[in-house]
Amino acid sequence: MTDTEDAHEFTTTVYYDEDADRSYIEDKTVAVLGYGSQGHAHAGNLADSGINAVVGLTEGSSSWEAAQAEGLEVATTAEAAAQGDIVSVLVPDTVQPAVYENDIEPNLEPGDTLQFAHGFNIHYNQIQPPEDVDVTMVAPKSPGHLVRRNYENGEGTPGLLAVYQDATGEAVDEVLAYASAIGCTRAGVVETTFKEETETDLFGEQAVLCGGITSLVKTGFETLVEAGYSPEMAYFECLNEMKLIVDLMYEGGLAEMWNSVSDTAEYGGLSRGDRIVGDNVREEMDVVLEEVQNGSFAREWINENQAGRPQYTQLRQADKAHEIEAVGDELRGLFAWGDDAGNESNETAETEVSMDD
Ligand SMILES: NC(=O)C1=CN([C@@H]2O[C@H](COP(=O)(O)OP(=O)(O)OC[C@H]3O[C@@H](n4cnc5c(N)ncnc54)[C@H](OP(=O)(O)O)[C@@H]3O)[C@@H](O)[C@H]2O)C=CC1
Ligand SMILES: CC[C@](O)(C(C)=O)C(=O)O
Ligand SMILES: [Mg+2]
Ligand SMILES: [Mg+2]
Repeated sequence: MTDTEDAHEFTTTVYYDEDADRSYIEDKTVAVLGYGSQGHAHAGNLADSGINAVVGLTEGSSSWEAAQAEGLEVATTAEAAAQGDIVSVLVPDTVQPAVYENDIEPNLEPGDTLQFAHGFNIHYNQIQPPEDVDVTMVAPKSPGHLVRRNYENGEGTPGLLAVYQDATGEAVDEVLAYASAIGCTRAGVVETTFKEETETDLFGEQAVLCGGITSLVKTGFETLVEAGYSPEMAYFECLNEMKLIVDLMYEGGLAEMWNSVSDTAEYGGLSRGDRIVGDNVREEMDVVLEEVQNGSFAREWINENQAGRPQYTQLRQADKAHEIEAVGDELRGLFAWGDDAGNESNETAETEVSMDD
C-alpha cells in the first residue's frame, strides 16, 4: 500500500496485489449478476483466479450459452443471488433496483455482501440495503472488455474501491480480495467513497470521456467538411488520429504527447486549445457537475427510463445518422489498421485507395 502525494498535498491510498488476501473470498461463492461488459469480465477473471463464481441471468437470456461456453456455471438471477455470499450487481444501472427488489433482497442473508462496480443506485438511494450486509464497490476505470483482456494478458486494470457499509467487520479485506481476483490490484486500486466514485464517474463520462470527446470530434469534422474539405480527410484528422494522440497521453501524460508532435503542432495546440475549450465550456462543465451533485441528472435518467427512453432513443438515432459514422464505416473497411495503427500495413492501403471526395 502506498500513500501518494501530489503537488497539492492530496493524499490517497493505493492498494496492490501484496495488500490483498484472497483467503477472504476463497471459501465463498460470488454471484455475478449480468454477463455484459463488466459481468463477463468479472465472472471470467474470478473463475480464472480460482474463485467459485456463478453467473445470474434471466431465463432465455442470449448470454446464457456464451457464459456456459466459457465454462461458467449459470443460474437464474434469483438462484444465483441465493447461492452467492457475495452478490456482484453487474446488470445495467437502470435495472438494478428492480433486480434488487425481485431477485436479490429476498435472497440476502445477514453477513452477505452486495458488491457494485458503480455507486449510482446506492448513492442516489435507489437501492437501500439492510444493515446486516456489507456493501462494497470495485469500479474498474475501464470498459469491461479491457478488464478481461488485460487479465488474460497477465496485466491489470486500475480501479476504485469503496466500502459503504461494513456489517461484518471484514468488508475491506473482502473487497480487496475481490479486486485482486479480477486483476485490479495488479495495476493499483484507489480507495474512495460511493459518493466520490459516482459523481466523478458521471461527470467524467458526460463532460470528457464520452460526451465531451464525441462532441469535439463531430464539431471538428463538421467544421472541415462545411469548409469544403473531404469527409475522409476530416475523419482521419478529427477521429482516427485521436487514438494515437490519446495513446501518447496515456503512456506519458500531456508532456509525452507534446514531445512527440511537431513544434508546429505544439505551438498551435497550446495557443489555440484554450480558445476552443474556453470559459463557456468551463461554465457548462460546472452546470453539468452540479446536475450530478444535486441529483437532477439521476432523476432525469430514472424518469427517462420510466417513460420508455424517448429522448435517449432520439439522441442515439441522431448520433448514428451523423455523416462521420458512414465515412468511418467505409474507411475502417478499406484500411488495415488495428492496435498497431500507423504501421506499414497502412502503406499498402494507401496505394489502393483513392481519397477523392
Ligand atoms: N460498461 C462498463 O465498462 C462499465 C460499467 N460499470 C458499471 O457496471 C455495471 C454493469 O454495467 P455494464 O457492464 O455496462 O452492463 P451491460 O449493459 O453490459 O449489462 C448487460 C447484462 O445485464 C443483463 N441484464 C439486463 N437486464 C437484466 C435483468 N433485468 N435481469 C438480469 N440480467 C439483466 C443482460 O442480459 P442479457 O445478456 O440477457 O442481455 C446482460 O448480460 C453498471 O453499474 C455500470 O455503471 C462500471 C465501470 C465501467
Ligand atoms: C467512461 C464510461 C464508464 O464510466 C466506464 C467505462 O468507465 C461507463 O459507465 O461505462
Ligand atoms: Mg467509468
Ligand atoms: Mg460510468
